[in-house]
Amino acid sequence: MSASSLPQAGLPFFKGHGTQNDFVIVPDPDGALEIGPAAVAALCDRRAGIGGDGLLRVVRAAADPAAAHLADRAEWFMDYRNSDGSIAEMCGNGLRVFARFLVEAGLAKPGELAIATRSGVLTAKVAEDATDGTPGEVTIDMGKARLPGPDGIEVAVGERRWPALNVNMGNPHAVAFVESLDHAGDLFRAPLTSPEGAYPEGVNVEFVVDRGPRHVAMRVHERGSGETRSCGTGACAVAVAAIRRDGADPAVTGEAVAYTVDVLGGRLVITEHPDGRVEMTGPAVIVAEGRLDERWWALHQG
Ligand SMILES: N[C@H](CCC[C@H](N)C(=O)O)C(=O)O
Repeated sequence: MSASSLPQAGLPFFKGHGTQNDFVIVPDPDGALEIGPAAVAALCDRRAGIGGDGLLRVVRAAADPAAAHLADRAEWFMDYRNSDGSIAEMCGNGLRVFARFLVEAGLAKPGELAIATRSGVLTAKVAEDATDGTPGEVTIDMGKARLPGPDGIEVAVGERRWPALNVNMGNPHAVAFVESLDHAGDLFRAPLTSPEGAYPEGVNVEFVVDRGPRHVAMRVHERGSGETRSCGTGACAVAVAAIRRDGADPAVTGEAVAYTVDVLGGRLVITEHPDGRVEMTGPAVIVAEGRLDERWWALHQG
């Protein structure tokens, strides 16, 4: 193979995941890259691209019009995109991986760091690695959950229908408690939600079963990505819904409460505080670093 036919080392990228919700990470500190929906979809394609549930563009807030107004509060902006190229307001697993990347790339110190997102500035705490080298867990202060209603939301799969709670974590979620996670079916297609028009921008749909006291398990069909093995904002929405169902609302009891949420790709711990803040703790792993082939990237930058 002659040197000219070897991949020409192009754009650097990284791969990471949080409870197997995986992301292509593209450093772009000065906001020099235009990565449109088609390029995101090509990068996230699991056969013809790198593969991922979404893309995290790493850009200084001051260098991106979407976050410049937040630059006085956070140096870095997580420009999150779903694997179909659509933009979402927030990605919880992505924010843990983003924080982990900043620390491993030497762009931020371990400990507490403020990160700009389309849903505002959120705080991440990156724990030191374990003595065996396991990357330290990351805790995100996700802000307050919103339960804007209305009542009467339903989710349907095949012949089955369930009432669902509308929970907003910066992005929209419909949470349904079911008898078995198998009842969610194959989740190749988005579950139906009603009433018609309840979610004009689309919605992430979570199916939840109990595993024990303050311990649930979920599956999710994500807006813009399909079924994923984990959804951080979804796990927060699920915990908030379970806390309300169980009468443990910290705003009423005055006591913070922690729920364990098992996702297909691992485990997250969600804590809701009396002031309404929701914290999510879980792993975040950087798997690899690579460089795009220049010719491939030139064909897919659209
Ligand atoms: N698909 C979601 C964004 C990613 C959420 C998920 N990956 C997470 O970890 O929160 C949406 O369109 O709102």
